[in-house]
Amino acid sequence: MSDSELITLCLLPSILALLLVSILIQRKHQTRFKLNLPPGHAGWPFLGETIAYLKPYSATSIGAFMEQHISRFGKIYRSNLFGEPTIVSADAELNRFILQNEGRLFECSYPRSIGGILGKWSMLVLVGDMHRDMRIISLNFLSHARLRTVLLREVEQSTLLVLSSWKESCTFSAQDESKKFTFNLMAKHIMSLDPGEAETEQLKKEYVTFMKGVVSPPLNFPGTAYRKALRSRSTILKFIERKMEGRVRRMKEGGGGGGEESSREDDDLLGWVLKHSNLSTEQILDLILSLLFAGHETSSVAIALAIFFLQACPRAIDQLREEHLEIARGKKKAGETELNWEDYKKMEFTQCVISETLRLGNVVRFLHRKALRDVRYKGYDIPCGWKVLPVIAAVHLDPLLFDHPHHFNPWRWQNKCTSNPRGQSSQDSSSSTCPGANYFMPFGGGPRLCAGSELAKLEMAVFIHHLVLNFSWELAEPDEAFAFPFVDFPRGLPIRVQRHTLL
Ligand code: HEM
Repeated sequence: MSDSELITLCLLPSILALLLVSILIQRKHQTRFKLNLPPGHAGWPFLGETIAYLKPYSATSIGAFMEQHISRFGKIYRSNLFGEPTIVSADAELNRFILQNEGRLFECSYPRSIGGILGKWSMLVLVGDMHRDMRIISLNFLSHARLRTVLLREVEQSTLLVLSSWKESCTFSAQDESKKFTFNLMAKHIMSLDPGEAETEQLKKEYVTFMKGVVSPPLNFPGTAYRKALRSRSTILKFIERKMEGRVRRMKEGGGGGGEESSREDDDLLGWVLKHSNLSTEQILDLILSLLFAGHETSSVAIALAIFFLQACPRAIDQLREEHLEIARGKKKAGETELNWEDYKKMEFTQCVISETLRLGNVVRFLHRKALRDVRYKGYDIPCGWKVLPVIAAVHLDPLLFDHPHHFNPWRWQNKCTSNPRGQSSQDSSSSTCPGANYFMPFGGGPRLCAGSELAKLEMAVFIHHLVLNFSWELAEPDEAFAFPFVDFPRGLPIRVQRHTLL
């Protein structure tokens, strides 16, 4: 055999492999070519349309970018966002389909920077079995039984603590106050930290820096909010780790040593995971940080939104006062002081106010998913690996689903709209005069439905109870909620209050 024949023989397998790969790539391209992608365009190289998509807009709207895209392309369109080809859905049915098919056709897929800052074991980024295990721990901790027995009392105490510090005729930020309320509550529930204590205040300070980074562009350069947040993250984790070590030591020394302190500690999240789970230290730290984040930011914005919407709707305040006065009179007659579960169940109009606040304010505006395989929906193809953004805010503000969607109207929920938190079709949707009720998903849906949705509603209801019974309030300066896309009041929602005694 000549030299050239030998070389050809050696190279033949590689040449054939290359040929095969190029045929496969071509096939794939051809198939892609045949795909019926939703209309849309990719925008600038690399950046795509991300900057326009993230441009701040009023939280009670879907923003000019989305409005223009929907009117041009329809409710399902393609784009390039966060550096990836993306299908954006403002379509109520597709959104529900995406959330219900978590783990089968779609999977949670937050930008990598979120994992960088919340941690790789954060529930927001975990998928599969590990997500399931963490979810079980969270649900156990936020169970109905705990809401009735422990959390209702803690929520009321935290509410009263914040409201008792409000001074008449002073101007203060309602947003800061609601953050104080939800932070104190979570810090107590998670690690038995008492409000006002030096270590709680220290943690709160670090947490504020941390939060600024979570919601800022992920630029890890000296001086950026993201870099500072990464530093705060490690300070917070060290703090939690010290707490953990103290607990482990006390547990080893003799089951916590008994007493009120130790039974309180047994009852908080840290105590529970240490005793009942096999999680590693790193996993426990990320779980605690992500619960602090999930449980604090969202509820505080929701309460600030309720304060904002209500001050512009005196009729709703009057009806709320009637409802809560009746409860308060009943308690006075029975010689009781603390709210109980039966009182909470009587807060029916309050639940309408809560639903309407969440519908119009849209605390969480869209979710991050990716397609696990090629999916065909309503004639469109969603290619495997593409990002998918179900925009829940667009559904809540859709005029075909909610009458006058930009109007704060809690009465729309009375008898008519019964929300279905699991995002599944109602058994009898024909009896609903509010077609949007079946697509109302402020807490997401499917297997990743918010673990704290019931706690969030309880917090809002108890806060509203004491707020309307004890105060009137007005905006001290004009302000409104913006979507950055996280919802925030640029001036902090400055209010002035007047105290009154109705009983
Ligand atoms: C008004 C307040 C709240 C809103 C609007 C809200 C909204 C949401 C949404 C939309 C999701 C789904 C995220 C996704 O599918 O990608 C979620 C998940 C979650 N929320 Fe909330 N939330 C609120 C309050 C709370 C509270 C008080 C807690 C308690 C600690 C909490 C804990 C969680 C957890 C642990 C998850 C992850 C669930 C999972 O992945 O299985 N949330 N929340």
